[in-house]
Amino acid sequence: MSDFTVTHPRTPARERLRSWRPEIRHPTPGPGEALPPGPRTPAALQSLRVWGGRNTYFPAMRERFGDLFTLRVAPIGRIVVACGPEDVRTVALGGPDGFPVGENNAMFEPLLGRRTVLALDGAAHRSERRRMTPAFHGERVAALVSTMEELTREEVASWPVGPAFPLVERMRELTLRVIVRLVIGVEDPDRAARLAAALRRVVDIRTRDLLMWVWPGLARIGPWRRTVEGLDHADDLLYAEIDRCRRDPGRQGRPDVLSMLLDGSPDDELVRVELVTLLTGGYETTAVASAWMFERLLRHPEALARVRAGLDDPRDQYRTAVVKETLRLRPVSYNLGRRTTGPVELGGYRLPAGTFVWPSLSAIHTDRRAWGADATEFRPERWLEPDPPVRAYLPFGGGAHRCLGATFAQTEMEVILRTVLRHVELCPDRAADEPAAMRNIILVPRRGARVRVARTLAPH
Ligand code: HEM
Repeated sequence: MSDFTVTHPRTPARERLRSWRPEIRHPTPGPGEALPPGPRTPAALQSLRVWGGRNTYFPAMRERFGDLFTLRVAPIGRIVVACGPEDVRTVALGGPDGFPVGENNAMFEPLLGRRTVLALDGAAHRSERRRMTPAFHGERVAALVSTMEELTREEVASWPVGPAFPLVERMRELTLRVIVRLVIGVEDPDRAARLAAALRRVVDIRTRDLLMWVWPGLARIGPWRRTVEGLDHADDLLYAEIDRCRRDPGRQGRPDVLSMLLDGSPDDELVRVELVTLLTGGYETTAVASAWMFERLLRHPEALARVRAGLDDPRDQYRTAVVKETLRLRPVSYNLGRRTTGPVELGGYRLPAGTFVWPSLSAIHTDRRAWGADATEFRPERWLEPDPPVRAYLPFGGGAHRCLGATFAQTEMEVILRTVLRHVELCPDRAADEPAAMRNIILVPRRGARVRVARTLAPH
């Protein structure tokens, strides 16, 4: 338990669930308005395909209906999926007047709190972004590299030599430790371990837990009560760290994100919201993207050899290209989400107010019109050629809500790539590519990116 007494006002998880009231509006096309075509299969079947495997369902629907189609998805209703590069950009970059995110992301509120950047739009969003952005500037992130390296070295040293293991689990462990140390600033190993264990419960929300979003009364019983207690326990530990950081006389010199979030005298509850938002946005995404990076690279020996050849160069461009190419072919955020608040034009349709629109990042990242005949090939070299088609590349989203941690994530992935390859020789446990699957909203390697350490290397 924390060694601080929590005295400031705070909203417990049960209260956040109770006060959360999503605005349910069913888009009904008015005069001159229409939704794109879609399948006639029962809504239950469509829902199963969307929640269980949109990575195969969306491409199949695109084959049938073209770049824009409508699906019926419980419990949210009709969703328009956009797959064409220009439509995807229009929606992603559309901003709060055309395509706001707030209503689409409102379901994060019980977990994160009402003031999360993820669910704000307009002036409130701009002001909250302004508060958080300085902590993620390039020079701040550059100062974190040596600690990222140290944590990666420690992680790699714990890997067994010989037996196969799912790399994604090891990457989860690592990226969570990176967040605890560099975002929240906890150095003490015992406190860091306690916090990591508590935060893991927060982010590993299961489908069953989501029933509480619909029936908050469940929070009083059985497994749901334990989930809510877990959320409150994580909050206790976070408030204790916020308190500790606020009172640290050396705070101005600290490199972590929390020390900067305390600038401008925000209340503790807002800082907690910001920390949990960063955790939710930055932990699983970076872990899975890093696992995909090795899954792809280990199956492309020429690319692997080229990365190895550049390991002594701290700025090797090819390493950067490998990170970009991984995020192109395996975008962990398979699609973005927006919801219209008024009628808007898209791809020749006038969509009614209240329509969910999901732009598919995977579709534009493999669009042959933009990327050419080898669009689905893993070829990092394409990033070193003149004018790669960046208009069809949005792994971190776009517009006002573009990922706040993009530089942090890309830097971390490069550090992980370099440090792992310097210390061990990895090989995949099978030659065949790992199939992709959806886990909640993230595109994961179905077998966890299983690898083997063939031998350890003397670091150079
Ligand atoms: C490879 C890793 C990552 C990927 C692929 C990724 C991707 C994304 C995407 C697609 C969005 C939504 C953008 C939109 O709606 O247009 C987003 C938002 C966000 N991400 Fe990341 N992310 C990653 C890592 C991180 C990290 C490391 C952090 C922080 C430590 C972070 C913090 C955030 C935050 C705070 C937002 C919300 C921004 C807003 O709504 O204004 N992300 N991310």
